[in-house]
Formats: sequence, structure tokens, C-alpha cells
Amino acid sequence: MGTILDQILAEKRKEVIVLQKEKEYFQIGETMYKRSFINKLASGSELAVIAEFKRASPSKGDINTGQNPKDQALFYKKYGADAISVLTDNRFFKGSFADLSAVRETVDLPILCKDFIIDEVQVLKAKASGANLILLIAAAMEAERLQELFDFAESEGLEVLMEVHNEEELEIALRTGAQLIGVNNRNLKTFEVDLGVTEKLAPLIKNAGKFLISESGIKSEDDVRRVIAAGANAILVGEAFMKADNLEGLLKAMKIPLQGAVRQ
Ligand SMILES: O=C(O)c1ccccc1NCC(=O)[C@H](O)[C@H](O)COP(=O)(O)O
Repeated sequence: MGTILDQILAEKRKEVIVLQKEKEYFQIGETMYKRSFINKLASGSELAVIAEFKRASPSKGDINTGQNPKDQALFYKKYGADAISVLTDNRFFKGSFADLSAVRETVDLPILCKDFIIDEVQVLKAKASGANLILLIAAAMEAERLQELFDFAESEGLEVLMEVHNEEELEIALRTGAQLIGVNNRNLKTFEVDLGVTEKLAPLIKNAGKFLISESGIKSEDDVRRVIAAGANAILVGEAFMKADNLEGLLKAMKIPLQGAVRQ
């Protein structure tokens, strides 16, 4: 049966076949760095927050299936998010490309397509749906294929968040030339979450002059202070925001000035 990542990727291979047939009907608008997250990070003095629209997940089951993407996007914008991530996978996360388009139409923030991309046609689908950034996961493919997809996304005017979980993946990710390195604190094979993964990989990312985005398992201001101390430029938060009783309080508390934060 394989790990959950293996199962997701098997599903993606089927989706790619369907998308190939629909490709000629994609309406690709102009995006070309109009909402650049990289520029935002380069000019920011606060930790940047990528707030995720996430209905459900393999590790947690249903998280917040009743929420409307437009309403959630408006809250995220109002409370200070710098970008919005939308999980577009349907089978495992109950998301859709329609969710992404709805968010894109509602707020003017950079939009990340959070999916399991293994083929160019998914990049085109993300772009046609309104994404400004896509996620590429180093654990999902060979180094050569990762490079091809990275180059293709850039040639389409999309920024790339390159996700890693260990040193081997990081080495490959750095070779692609990606500016945005996402450290996933969640092991996608076991679901174990450990902010220590950000702490471990951060020096290598900072030494390479890249932006560090700490992803997954961040739930409190203390968690945020911990990843800032390690060197994070941004965080990506899903479940904690989708379940928050006081989203305004939580999101605003996480917008911590980088200068004031103590780095180890
Ligand atoms: O969230 C999962 O259970 C999951 C399982 C398998 C592959 C990916 C998964 N999540 C994708 C993500 O990376 C997270 O949605 C994102 O980093 C936010 O995490 P969190 O704040 O812990 O919801």
C-alpha cells in the first residue's frame, strides 16, 4: 500500500492523465510576478505569514469542512496574512482548484497552489486557476525531474516554494536555484511533527542566502518565536488558523517583527 505520500502521488498520476485531456481548455491569464511573494519577503521587516485554506488532511481528518474559501481569505487578508495557500487536492484534503480561483478573485495577496505537482500540466492548471506560486516537494521525485518542473514553473512566471524535510532533499533543492525553501516540520511518511527540523536545516538554508519558510505544526506564538530564532523568514500555517476560535488574535500575535525577535 505504501506511505500516504506514495498513495497521494499514485492519485496524482491519474489526475495528470485527466488534466492532459483538458489542457486545451485552460484559460491562462497574465500572472507574471504581479503578486510576488519573493519581493514581499525581500522588503519585509516582519515575519511573513502564509495562511492556508485547508478543509481536511490525511493526518487530522476533517479540520473545517464548512468554511467558505472567500470568507476565510477575507479574514486572512484583514488580520494581516502576507500570502494565502490553498490546498487544491480533493481526494485527501477536500480542496479544489475552484477554491483557489475563489481566493484569487477575493483578495490581492500572492496565492500558493498547495498540491502534489509531478507534471507540467499541473503547473499550467495552477496558473490557469490563478496561482502566483506553486509548491514542489523534493521527496516527490528525482532531482532531475524537480529541476525540470522548477524551470518550467519559472518560465511560466510562477514563483516556487521548494519543500524539503532533510539534508539530502535540501541539497537537491538548493541546486535547483530556488529562492524559497520550505522546511516541512511534518514527516509526510509518518506524520510526525517536529519544529526541530526547521532548527536543524535553517543554518544550511541561511548560509546559502535563501528565504526560509517553516511549514506545518505551528500553533502558537511560542512556536513562531522558536522558528524565528532559528532563522525563519516566513511561516505557513493551516490547521491552527482553520480551527481558531479567535483567528484575529492568533494571526496578529504571529506577525512578529524580525528585528525584535531573539535569534539563537
Ligand atoms: O497535513 C497533512 O496531514 C499532510 C499529510 C500528507 C502530506 C501533506 C500534508 N499536509 C500539507 C502541508 O504541508 C500542510 O498543510 C501545511 O504545511 C500546513 O500545516 P499545518 O499548519 O500543520 O496544518
